[in-house]
Amino acid sequence: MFLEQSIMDLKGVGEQTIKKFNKLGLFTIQDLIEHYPKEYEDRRKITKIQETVMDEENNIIATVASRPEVMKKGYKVIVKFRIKDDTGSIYVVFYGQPYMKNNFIVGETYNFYGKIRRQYGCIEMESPEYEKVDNGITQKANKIIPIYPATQKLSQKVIRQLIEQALSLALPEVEDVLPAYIKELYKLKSKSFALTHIHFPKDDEAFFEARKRLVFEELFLLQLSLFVLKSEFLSRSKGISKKVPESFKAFVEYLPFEFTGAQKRVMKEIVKDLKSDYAGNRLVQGDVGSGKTVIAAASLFIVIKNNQQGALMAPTEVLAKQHYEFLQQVFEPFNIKMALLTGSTTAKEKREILAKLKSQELDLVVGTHALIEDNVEMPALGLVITDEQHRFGVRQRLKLSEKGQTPDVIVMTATPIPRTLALILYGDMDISIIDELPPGRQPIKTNAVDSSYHARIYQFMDKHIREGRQCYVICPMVEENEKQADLKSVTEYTAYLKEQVFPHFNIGLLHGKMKPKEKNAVMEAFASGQVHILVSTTVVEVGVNVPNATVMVIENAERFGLAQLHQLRGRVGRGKHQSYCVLVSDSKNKVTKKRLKIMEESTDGFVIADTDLKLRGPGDFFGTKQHGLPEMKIANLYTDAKVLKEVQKAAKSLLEQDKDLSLPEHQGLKVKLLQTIEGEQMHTAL
Ligand SMILES: Nc1ncnc2c1ncn2[C@@H]1O[C@H](COP(=O)(O)OP(=O)(O)OP(=O)(O)O)[C@@H](O)[C@H]1O
Repeated sequence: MFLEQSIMDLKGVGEQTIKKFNKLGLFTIQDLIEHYPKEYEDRRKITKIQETVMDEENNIIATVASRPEVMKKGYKVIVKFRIKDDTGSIYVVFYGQPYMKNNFIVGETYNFYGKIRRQYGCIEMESPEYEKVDNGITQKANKIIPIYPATQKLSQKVIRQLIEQALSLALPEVEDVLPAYIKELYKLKSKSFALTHIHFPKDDEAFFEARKRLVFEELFLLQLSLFVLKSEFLSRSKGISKKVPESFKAFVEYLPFEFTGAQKRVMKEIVKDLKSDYAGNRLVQGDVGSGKTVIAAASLFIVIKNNQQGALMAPTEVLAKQHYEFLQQVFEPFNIKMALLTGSTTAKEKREILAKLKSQELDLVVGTHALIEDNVEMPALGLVITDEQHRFGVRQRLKLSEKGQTPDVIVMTATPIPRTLALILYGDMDISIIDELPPGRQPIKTNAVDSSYHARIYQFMDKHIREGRQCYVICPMVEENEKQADLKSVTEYTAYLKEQVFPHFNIGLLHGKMKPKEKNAVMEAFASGQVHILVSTTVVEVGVNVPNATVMVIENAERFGLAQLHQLRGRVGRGKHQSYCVLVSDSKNKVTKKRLKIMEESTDGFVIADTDLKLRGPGDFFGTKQHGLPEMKIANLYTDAKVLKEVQKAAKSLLEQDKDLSLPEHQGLKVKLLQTIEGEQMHTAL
């Protein structure tokens, strides 16, 4: 299949280029043709020189009116010449590219596209894209030009050319998986039309039609897979009913605090599930620090005292360990036998734990992905709780609930997913919301400042540490693709803080490239108060609970999404002390400033999500994998809500008609659906 061949098989692709494409996650021809533009430049309108707009991109057709000259401007070499049309003339300037001198011929006509600025009284177009006009024809003028997600080193031109080449070769092979009757009913274009015009739209209408078709297909596959998976859940839904044990009262009394009203309500909802003889399937949503862990503990307690086993699965080792320690503490007097099972557990310990889980000597296991391995057998598994579910795929969760006796499933998340969307994505789950923080919490005071405030920030941290508190300093570095440069900067910054600013305090460093053991050791030292300042990348983002930490400094705050900032900030303000968050950013960008202002004004996850959506659109808010929603190639789960409704209807009626997708017209769809369910995309869905 040509579509599955490597990008390497296209003309003009060398080793270096292929590496750059791979960095973007593009490997095959199929990947390439599904690498959709992130925006377009409309070059259909040619502007006369007299009507050009200052400080904006302008698209003009003009004749070279003076010989290009190489000059020096300060220490820069520039090439400068005049161009004119029938309304006036301006200068074109190229910086640091002396060879440009030879690329233009006086008297010839070119299409220039670039920003126009006023410089020392002259009007200039700076380093424009250009193209010679031959007999009035150009490649780009009069067209809508796609702009692709790219890396710094990969030019738009290269991507554009390769996609054009790939499309022309691959289109005959592209399969249209949507059945003809659906296309007719919802007035959808063919797949090859859609692919052609999403990359190179002929006009506005073609673009809208193309997009509609691709959005429909993407959402349709998502919805179908959710329905199919849900029916897998539902078909196994007969469970074993549990009773609330008498010792539950003693357990609640033993807790170091009283449940909040919201926690009580959510507990009631869970108890109802546990009592029922259907296996519950519940999403517990609660803002950062709202107290989800104790809900997990109480639910596990009930199940275990019904002589069943429980499993609690966390996304990282640090969190698994933290939960384990919390549970050890609150279960202490109740004779509950538990174990921690993570990637760091030694082979010998692991063998023992597995044997004891199988023989039911252990009541409870807390762990990471290690829990879903096939060799983990829990014959009496009655409750599975996953924390921050989005890091686990649906398949992974299913695998866990296949162990034991149709266990109840509880998923915990801090992601603020608007209710309408949650109903679509989690339609099979009941939803409980913890909408109240534990008493005595003072709202975190947040300030956005620029880096000239560093000296003051350090003083502020110093004061708090002297009062017995602890601080976080967060440096931006994306966990999955931590760049060497970022790593260097966070290590150097830590060294600087250690040597120059806080020689009298203990400073710990935490980043994604460290071994789990090292991470655990640093976290433990921080949790026990030995380490005063924890410099960290976003690895600390989810779930870490050190109530004594009261100051959170986030460097280069503009590089984080608001949801992420909210999660990070949630690491402080978890105890009785007043907490502070300082967002440091030198960005002058207006939208960035407004976004940071939202953080100053609100500490409510839903409000932040909502305002950010209005300001930037959902793409940015849920931009990173970590935030729960399935990653879409083209559809936008907010703005395409209307299509989502159509899609739901279509998917439902299709499954009613052909539950197993066995009709011949559904075969293409079935194959694609299985890929979707197995694939990366579904791993973030649900
Ligand atoms: N009802 C309560 N009263 C007082 N303190 C509570 C109560 N419930 C939980 N806490 C405490 O609040 C802190 C935060 O709780 P927890 O770690 O469960 O939050 P969370 O909901 O998991 O937050 P995150 O999503 O940020 O990880 C913990 O120190 C916990 O012991």
